[in-house]
Amino acid sequence: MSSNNVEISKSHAVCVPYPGQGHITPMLKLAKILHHKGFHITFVNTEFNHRRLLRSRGSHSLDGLLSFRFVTIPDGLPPSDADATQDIPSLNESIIKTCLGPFRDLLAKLNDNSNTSNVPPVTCIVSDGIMSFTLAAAQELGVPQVQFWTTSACGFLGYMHYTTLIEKGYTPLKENVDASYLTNGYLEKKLDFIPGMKDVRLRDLPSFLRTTNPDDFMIKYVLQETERARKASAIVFNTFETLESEVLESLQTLLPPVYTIGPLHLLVKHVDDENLKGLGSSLWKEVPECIQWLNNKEPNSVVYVNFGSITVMTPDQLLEFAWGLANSQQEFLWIIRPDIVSGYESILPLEFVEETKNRRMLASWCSQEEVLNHPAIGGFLTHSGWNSTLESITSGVPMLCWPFFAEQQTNCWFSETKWGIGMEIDNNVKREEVESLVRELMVGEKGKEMKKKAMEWKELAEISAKKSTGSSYVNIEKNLKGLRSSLWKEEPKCLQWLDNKEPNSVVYVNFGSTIVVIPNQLIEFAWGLANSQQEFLWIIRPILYRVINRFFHLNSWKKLKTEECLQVGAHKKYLTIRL
Ligand SMILES: O=c1ccn([C@@H]2O[C@H](COP(=O)(O)OP(=O)(O)O[C@H]3O[C@H](CO)[C@@H](O)[C@H](O)[C@H]3O)[C@@H](O)[C@H]2O)c(=O)[nH]1
Repeated sequence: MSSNNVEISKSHAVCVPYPGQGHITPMLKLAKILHHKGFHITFVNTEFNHRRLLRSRGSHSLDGLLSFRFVTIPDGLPPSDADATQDIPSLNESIIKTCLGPFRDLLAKLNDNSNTSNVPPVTCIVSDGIMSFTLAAAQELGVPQVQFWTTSACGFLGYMHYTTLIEKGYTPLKENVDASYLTNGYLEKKLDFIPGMKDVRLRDLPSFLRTTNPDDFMIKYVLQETERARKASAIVFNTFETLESEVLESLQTLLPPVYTIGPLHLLVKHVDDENLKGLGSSLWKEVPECIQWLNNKEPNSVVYVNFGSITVMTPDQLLEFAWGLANSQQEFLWIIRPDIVSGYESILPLEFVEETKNRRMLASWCSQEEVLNHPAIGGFLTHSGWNSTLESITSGVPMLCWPFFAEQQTNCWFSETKWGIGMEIDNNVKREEVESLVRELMVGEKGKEMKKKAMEWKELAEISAKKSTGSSYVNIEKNLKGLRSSLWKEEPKCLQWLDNKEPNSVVYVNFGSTIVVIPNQLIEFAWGLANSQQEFLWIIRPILYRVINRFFHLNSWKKLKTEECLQVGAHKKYLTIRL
């Protein structure tokens, strides 16, 4: 291999999470698994989140490794150094408008083999399902794209049926239903047309349908992203087969191959690599005292309260939760994000602080996986984000669910009705309900039943993630094969063309799947072949082809199976050229 070329047999995955905590965390875990399987990784954060990670985890936390690099693209929003979640609709709108250009430039830079950084050419893109601008870039580059949907499969199925809901007139809500839809019973309607979700109510489906605006941005966004999902090479979910089997069957009829590869936080434990352990994704600084506090508590005695990274509430709702928890007389660890009460400081009344001081800990952020796995935790009051739900399941912890938005409503419904591990708290939260449900969760009969169920699901999750035999483990292996091989569509016309040739008359030229060459080298090969006066079949991968086509306007012959080609009698010599 000459020094100015890059021939690195390594596959190179560019991982693009959506810029939110609940997306970056599982994507980083998947990236670590891919790295462990031999992939070079480029992990793409937005500039905003890159700065936040440096603040929360330290100035060297994103130095990465030679073969695991962190890079950035802009999100298009006005510059900000707030330690808070960005407004979701504005962020989504900005991503659509802004990101494709910088992402293309990034890919070009990664594939520019005149640089000396020894980065192998990009061989696949692993993109968050809601960063679908990446699909266009993958197609231009001729590399496969795997879409990683970080939602539950059931939540995603809900999104997939938005088209049906629109066709049937369920959304947008009629003007005469107006804003009272939340209380007038309209959302209680049971639906019977979604296979895998029998008797789901309108209110259990992802929340963006709750609009009377026919031009609502989030509805259009969901329609666009789910439509694009149909074009991915494969779709993977951070879930496991036994948990969502019926839903997965239903999804298989609507989409390209769908694979379950979760729970990723269990699968990543098979990655035995000290170098990767230091790479983390917490956007807020974790408070280590939470674990110390739990260490002094009895098993199953503490309620853990955390509403994830996006949920916001009113000051009144915060108060209702506070007094509900206080009046339940249970011990609790409550994580209150600094930005949880939007527009206000999240201030708790002095009497509450005083009254609960011996049986609670309050903190701004923690290492949730560690907390949920702590033996002291007996129950989880959650917003039903998918990561939180899965982390609770794998810790065998039952839940009280107060879904905020997106597919959290669906996760809550499944937790309660299908998996038997959750109880819902009314959206219009009242302290009396919080008090009685917290007691039921921690010391009631229903709580005990849910705990038993949660332990059963925990065991099934562990079986799915088991090394070599677990269904999710096997699915990851299957996907890797797909990402490494048969990346291009085979063109039967090659064999037809060879069929008309004399025996031993054709030179077959193919540089495999990873070599990239500079235009001048292509020109040399091209004229060398042309001047030899021999007949030749030259397989030019799309990325090579685009370059050469600019110079020669050749017909497109893409990749076909080498073995097949070599078996055809006409083949004379196989030109394998080491660059
Ligand atoms: O103090 C905390 C709080 C949270 N977390 C972690 O942050 C993640 C939060 O993810 P999730 O529970 O899914 O909540 P959101 O951040 O709200 O997640 C968004 O992304 C999810 C995945 O697509 C969706 O299911 C949600 O609806 C969407 O709001 C989890 O891994 C938690 O372990 C911590 O480590 N410490």
